[in-house]
Parts: sequence; C-alpha cells; structure tokens
Amino acid sequence: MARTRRPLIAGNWKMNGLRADGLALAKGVADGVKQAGWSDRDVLVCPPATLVLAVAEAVKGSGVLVGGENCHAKANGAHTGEIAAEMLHDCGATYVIVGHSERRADCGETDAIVRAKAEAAWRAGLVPIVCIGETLAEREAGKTLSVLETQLKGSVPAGSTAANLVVAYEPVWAIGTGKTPTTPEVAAAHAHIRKVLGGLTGEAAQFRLLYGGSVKGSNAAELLAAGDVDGALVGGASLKADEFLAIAKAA
Ligand SMILES: O=C(CO)COP(=O)(O)O
Repeated sequence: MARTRRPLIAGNWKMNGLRADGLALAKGVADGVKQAGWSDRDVLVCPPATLVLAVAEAVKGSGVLVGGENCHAKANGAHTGEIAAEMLHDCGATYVIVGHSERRADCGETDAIVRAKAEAAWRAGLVPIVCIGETLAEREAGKTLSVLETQLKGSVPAGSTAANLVVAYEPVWAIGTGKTPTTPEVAAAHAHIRKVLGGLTGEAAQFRLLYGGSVKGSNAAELLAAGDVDGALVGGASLKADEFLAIAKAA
C-alpha cells in the first residue's frame, strides 16, 4: 500500500526485562530488522531506563531505534529517582514516550506535566511520543472524541510538527486486556486526532499517529490498515521478538 507517512512500530516494554532477557530481546529484534532490510518503516524499542544504554549498544547498526518510557521535565537537579531526557539521549535514545496512561494514573501526570515532558524531550534532542486515550467510562458516556481533544490541547506543546512529535492513541480499556476498538472506531478517533492537530499546528497531514492497546501479530494488519493509523505502540506483544517483528512486518 502506498503510504504518505512512514510507519513507526514502537515497543513499550514497560517494567519488564532484566539484563539477560532484555538484551536477548533487543538482539532478536535487531537481527530480524536487519534480515528484513526494511527501508520504508521505523522500528523502535523502548526498554526500561536501566536497559536503555545496553539495548542501544546491542542494536547499533541494525536500524532499530531506541527510546525511553518516560522522562522528567527538568534537565537535572534534586529529583531523586527521576531521569532527564538528556540522560536518555546520552544513552543512545532518540525517542521518549510521555503521558502513557499508566503514568497518568499511577503518578498523577496531568496534561500540563505531559506537555512539559514533551518540551523537555525537544530540549534534549528526542522525539516525544505523546499518549492520549479515553477510559471505558468515558467511552461509554460517549465522550471519547472530546476527551482526546482535551488531552491533545493540553499535552501537545506549541511548536509541534510532524517531524518533532508523534501521537499515540491508546484507549485505556484496551491496554493489556485483549480488547480493541473496532477498525471504524480506531479510524474515527485517529481522524479526529488529526483534525485537532491540524487546528493546533496547521500541518496535520504529515503527523504520525500510532494506535496502541492489545496490538498482536494476529490483529496488527487490520488495525494498521485503519484510516489515519501510521503505526503501533505495542506493550505485551513487544516482549517477544518474533511477534513484535510480525507486527512490524504488517505495517
Ligand atoms: O500500553 C500499551 C503500549 O504503550 C499497550 O499495551 P498492550 O499492547 O500490552 O495492550
């Protein structure tokens, strides 16, 4: 299929992976990507912070990109346990996920905090992947599109372009549940996201919009073919090299 936007398949490993497993997974992905020789899509792995440096070294030369799962808004300072975007960049990352719903829920991250983190990513030379998505209660109340719009307006900084920012639509109720929206529902959400981004930035057509939430090898082709979907943000299925590669192949 002719695409105007370069697909991005991103794996979010979440809080999974000790060194041996993480390195084996990274090598498996790197070998598969090298063998496939893709020049028409990006494959990104986002390991826990403890593995960013080792994974970046393990995938060097394969074309696989590396990202962080989160960053702090500040470049340094008295923030015990936090990780600056500059530190991720220093370890070989080129992307960072910000505003994942697990962090919004677990750590109370607001749209304003997410926006500050996206700006921090730019400061460090990283591309932020800004996550948005409705809860089941919001979907059932018919509020999906308005929730996405509010999150976008609050989380996407001024100065965002298709080259410096990616948006991931992850319905909270689809994460880790095996449930997914229907293809028309995904397409409707992505069309709305693109429209809102157009209003915010004036250049919506080229933005890469990822779908995330229970993406697997078996449903990737269908989800990736939905209108305005330019890739996937994959959780559980990114922990198996073969399955993650199958998803990347479907892009
Ligand atoms: O949260 C996700 C990716 O960021 C999706 O997780 P699952 O693919 O495990 O549903």
